Amino acid sequence: MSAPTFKSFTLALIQLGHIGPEKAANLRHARQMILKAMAREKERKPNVIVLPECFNSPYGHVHFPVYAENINYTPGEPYDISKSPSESVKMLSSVAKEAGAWLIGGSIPERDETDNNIYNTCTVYNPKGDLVATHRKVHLFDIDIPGKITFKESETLTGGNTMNYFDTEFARIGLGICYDIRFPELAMVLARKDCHVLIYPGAFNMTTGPLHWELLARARAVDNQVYVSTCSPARDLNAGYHAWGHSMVTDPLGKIVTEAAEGEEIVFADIDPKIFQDARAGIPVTTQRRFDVYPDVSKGV
Ligand SMILES: NC(=O)CCC(=O)C(=O)O
Repeated sequence: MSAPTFKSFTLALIQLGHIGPEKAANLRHARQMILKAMAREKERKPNVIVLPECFNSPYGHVHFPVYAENINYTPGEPYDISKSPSESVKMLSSVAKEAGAWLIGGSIPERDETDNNIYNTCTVYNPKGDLVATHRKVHLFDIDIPGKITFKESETLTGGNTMNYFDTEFARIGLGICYDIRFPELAMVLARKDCHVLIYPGAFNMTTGPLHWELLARARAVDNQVYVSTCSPARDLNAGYHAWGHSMVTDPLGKIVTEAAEGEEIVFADIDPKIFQDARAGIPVTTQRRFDVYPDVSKGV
């Protein structure tokens, strides 16, 4: 299917705070913040609202099995929210409908009861509250920087094996989750599938955040001449994992359009197709590739 015509829209990133051990409280707070993003009076209300990675549970491999929910979604098949086994999906669907906005529901730990694996999964809702897409984090965050941070999602998670995007009435939006942003191939293929915007719910940390969070978002934006957005939890020094924060939107020229600080905050960005078109017209790398010199790795996917 061809991508929708790219039109301007407003994006809201919820840099959610107060993510604690009580899932019901996390869901309540996320809901309140989504409605707060919609309560904007003087400026354009958001058309797309984004939550951070792992917004309903503390972030850590020991927590994933405890908080995991069965979602039971099959791409391309109708999904009856009223029969969803997931309380998080039910909440996100109902608040997307109440808000009348597209909602990228960060991510939650998902247990797939067909294979009993646990995934780090993003769910997406249209303004009617329908679940229209999911993305299971493809690249698991397994790193070891001695004296700084050791983290191994693969202790309890399994990586997803699909690339995912969805169409709105104003843009095609590609999905990744956090560590996925380090893999240029994923962003490149999504861009070659005509995504205008790539969105990564994420949670970098106090070691890799200052090193690479902004650099990677800007790099993926410039590589592919697309808008790139990352959405983090707020930093909580009492939590087991200290998120970097700094949720941001970069335009296709790599310019930061908006950026949060560390605390709980909602930031907004107007996404402008003209900047996308001018970037591609002025620096036409999208038409200058030399597949006679190097392979076109986006072919065949
Ligand atoms: N949640 C994550 O995937 C963290 C990724 C990260 O911090 C990185 O440096 O990459």
